[in-house]
Amino acid sequence: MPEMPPLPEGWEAKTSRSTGMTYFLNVHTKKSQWERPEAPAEAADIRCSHILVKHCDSRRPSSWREDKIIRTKQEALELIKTYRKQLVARSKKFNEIASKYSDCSSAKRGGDLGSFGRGQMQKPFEEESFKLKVGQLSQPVETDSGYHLILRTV
Ligand SMILES: O=C(N[C@H](Cc1nc2ccccc2[nH]1)C(=O)O)c1cc2ccccc2s1
Repeated sequence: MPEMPPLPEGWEAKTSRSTGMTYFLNVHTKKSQWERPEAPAEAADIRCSHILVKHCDSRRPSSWREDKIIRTKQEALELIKTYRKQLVARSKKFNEIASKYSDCSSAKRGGDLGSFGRGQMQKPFEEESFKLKVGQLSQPVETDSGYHLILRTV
């Protein structure tokens, strides 16, 4: 039997009581799977900050910044791309942009949403957040609320 590489961080090999087969347990989420994992086990909870630009078709086209948000979806996407360019060029800091321009009430906390697990945020936001490594900035993500830039912090 060829030597198997060690399991990635956060996984434990277990033996099924009923079949004797080996399965794999994510020690953070307590979720198990039959397939041998190839990447470190996903954390149960992560922490992110975000910048949200709402538009006229947003689920709630209003925010602390503007009573009635009338920008179009396209204008919102262009705006979020401009913010991303500024962040990548490091000409502005994330919490500067978030606290001034994010249409989410988390703007008051520099965009910080606190920690969350799966099942708490809108799906597209959750999927992108859990793909990010700590310190990584997302590409623009669309949810029913508008367009987001997500920064994973923990
Ligand atoms: O849903 C919220 N705010 C909405 C906008 C919004 N929609 C979101 C969708 C996904 C993730 C964050 C989001 N924020 C609003 O203000 O209309 C939240 C605000 C805050 C503030 C602090 C911590 C968590 C949250 S979640």
